[in-house]
Amino acid sequence: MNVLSIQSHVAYGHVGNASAVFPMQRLGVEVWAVHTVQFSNHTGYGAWRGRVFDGPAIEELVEGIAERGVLPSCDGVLSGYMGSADIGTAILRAVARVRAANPAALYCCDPVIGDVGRGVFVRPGIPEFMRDHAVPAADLITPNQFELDYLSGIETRTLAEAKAAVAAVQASGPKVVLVTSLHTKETPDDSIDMLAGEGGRFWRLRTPRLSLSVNGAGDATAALFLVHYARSRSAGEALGAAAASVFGLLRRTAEAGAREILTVAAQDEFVAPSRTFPVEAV
Ligand SMILES: Nc1ncnc2c1ncn2[C@@H]1O[C@H](COP(=O)(O)OP(=O)(O)O)[C@@H](O)[C@H]1O
Ligand SMILES: Cc1ncc(COP(=O)(O)O)c(C=O)c1O
Ligand SMILES: [Mg+2]
Repeated sequence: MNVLSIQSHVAYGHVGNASAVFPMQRLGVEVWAVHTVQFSNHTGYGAWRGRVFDGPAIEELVEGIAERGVLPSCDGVLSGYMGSADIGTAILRAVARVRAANPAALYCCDPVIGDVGRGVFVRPGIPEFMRDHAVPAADLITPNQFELDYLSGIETRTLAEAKAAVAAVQASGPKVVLVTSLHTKETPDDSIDMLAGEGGRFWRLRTPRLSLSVNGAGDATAALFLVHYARSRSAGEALGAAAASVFGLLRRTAEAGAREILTVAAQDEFVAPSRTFPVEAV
């Protein structure tokens, strides 16, 4: 399996491609990594250095890959943090080129916009670009609850509202939706939910809430979900596999008290998660 992964990159730590690429490789996937920004570290530190690339820089790399004649063997495109709407347009052009070469390729869009508590943390114009262009073009999307609420225009407080929001977003295009870090009235305070929706069916998975706050977990989640979905073609199965790996990764990170997720040290969790959780039809 070959995945074109177009997202941010950091030199130090693990967010964006620095979080997504290695778990996919560990699962045996060839990853063609194109970086939308190259920063010293993630923006959660409040200070960072580096540059945001532009649309033409992305298109140039995709053109070079196309010149190798390999686009027909691309099985999926994964996108995350975009940096600018111009980069977003270049990503959607890449998706169109891949689909033209391989109509079966899947586009998984992690609509990085913001987070509960932190609010919107992307540049002006990006939230609208995600909602109006990127999400409608995607086969799979992996919003957190804040992003789901923004994309659907529904403030989700209950499981029923979350399901309605997923259905509303699906009506705009994506067949499969994975909601991360979901907390509804039904969620116990010591737990965290994920909700997957496909074809009018919904599955929920609940894990303990770990006492840590890190960046990059969402990027790893989207990558793992894409790979497992592409292999199983089942949103429920992909949810179970991705969530177990991310939980193992974060449990190890919490135990170590690390500021960055332990993408390398906890790599066995990507292949053989130490703990799995029931996937419940809801
Ligand atoms: N404190 C936590 N305890 C347990 N799991 C967590 C925690 N934070 C994140 N996760 C897991 O990582 C997944 C993705 O993280 P999330 O924070 O939702 O992504 P994003 O960074 O995109 O907002 C969540 O759905 C959850 O399964
Ligand atoms: C450069 C960059 N990419 C991606 C992310 C996304 O991280 P997360 O998975 O926590 O949403 C962040 C968040 O800080 C970031 O700074
Ligand atoms: Mg995210």
